[in-house]
Amino acid sequence: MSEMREKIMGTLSTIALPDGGDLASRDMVRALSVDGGAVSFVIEAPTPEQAAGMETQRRAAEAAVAALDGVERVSVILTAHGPAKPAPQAPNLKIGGHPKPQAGPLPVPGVASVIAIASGKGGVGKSTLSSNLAVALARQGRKVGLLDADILGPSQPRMMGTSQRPSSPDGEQLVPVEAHGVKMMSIGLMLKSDREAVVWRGPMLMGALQQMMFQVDWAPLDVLIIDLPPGTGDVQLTLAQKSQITGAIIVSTPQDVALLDARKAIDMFDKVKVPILGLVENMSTYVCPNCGHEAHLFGHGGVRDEAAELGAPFLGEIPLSLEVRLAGDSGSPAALGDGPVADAYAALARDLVARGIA
Ligand SMILES: Nc1ncnc2c1ncn2[C@@H]1O[C@H](COP(=O)(O)OP(=O)(O)OP(=O)(O)O)[C@@H](O)[C@H]1O
Repeated sequence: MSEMREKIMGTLSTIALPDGGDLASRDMVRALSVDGGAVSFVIEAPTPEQAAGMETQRRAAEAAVAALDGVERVSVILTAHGPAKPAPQAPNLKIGGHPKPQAGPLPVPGVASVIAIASGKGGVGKSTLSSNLAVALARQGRKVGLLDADILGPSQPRMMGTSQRPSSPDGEQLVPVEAHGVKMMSIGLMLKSDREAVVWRGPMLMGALQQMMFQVDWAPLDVLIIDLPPGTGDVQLTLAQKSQITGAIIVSTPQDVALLDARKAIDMFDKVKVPILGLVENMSTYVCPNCGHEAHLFGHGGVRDEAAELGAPFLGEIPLSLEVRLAGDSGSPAALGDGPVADAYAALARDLVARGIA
């Protein structure tokens, strides 16, 4: 642990909790990030009820860390790990159904920027990038939302490690679930179990997507990340027609076949006038954890070349790493940790913030 991190954890061990122990000894500090003089972390209480009563401790932690030598900015997010007690009123909002007529693309209220994560081909890592980028941005103090628009194959509940059902106290708006400092919504959270399949026709899907954009209390957010299904189908078109999208990030692996499909996705976004914010190469270099040998299982550099050819920014590369898959499967994205993989996601997030996109 770096000297600064030790100092911060030492300081947090002086913040006592009303029911005994302190923030450090009760293991409530998550996603501690030290980036120059900027420090951010999440205080994760066991339940939403406990989190609601801990604003005093959050403020005290913020002030104590801000007083440390070398610290210029501090951002502390309060969140909860466990399920809430059943909401006083059960959610009675019916998700799905025909989309409501709407004149043109609308802004999502209270959301500064909407970024769609897309690819032409399935399985290249859209959902993994979406969850990790969301967490990396939250670690940098941004207010982040994550919308799982892969309605037929929702994977964000597993990747973000939550199955909490969103509540709708007024029966009109859904309250998004919070995980790792990110507000989240997925059709997967509305299903009775993760084995239940969504069997809906097109209009029902489009209606559900429209509801998840506009009938969820997202505000206030700096950025809403949308994890799209693969391909160039109805969901992508509905999204472009109904909501004002800041832009799309295209994910691809470096193989020719994935790049071919990525080009189709780029072409589709061009047609619907959604700007391409840039391309990301996923599953790039593989570094053997035993001997350090670097291998390029799917090739290397293809996405960078493609971006140059298209005149689109190349946003960076994410290594092929067992840690990424295991972290995704365990519901705790790799970007929450330390090391080269978390650094790669942090660099991507920093770049988007620096360019005023997120
Ligand atoms: N950089 C990486 N290193 C190792 N494994 C990865 C990486 N990125 C993604 N994966 C793994 O590859 C699999 C597919 O990733 P993911 O579900 O994110 O792809 P997707 O494009 O969203 O898929 P779909 O098209 O089904 O929506 C997952 O098991 C994930 O853990």
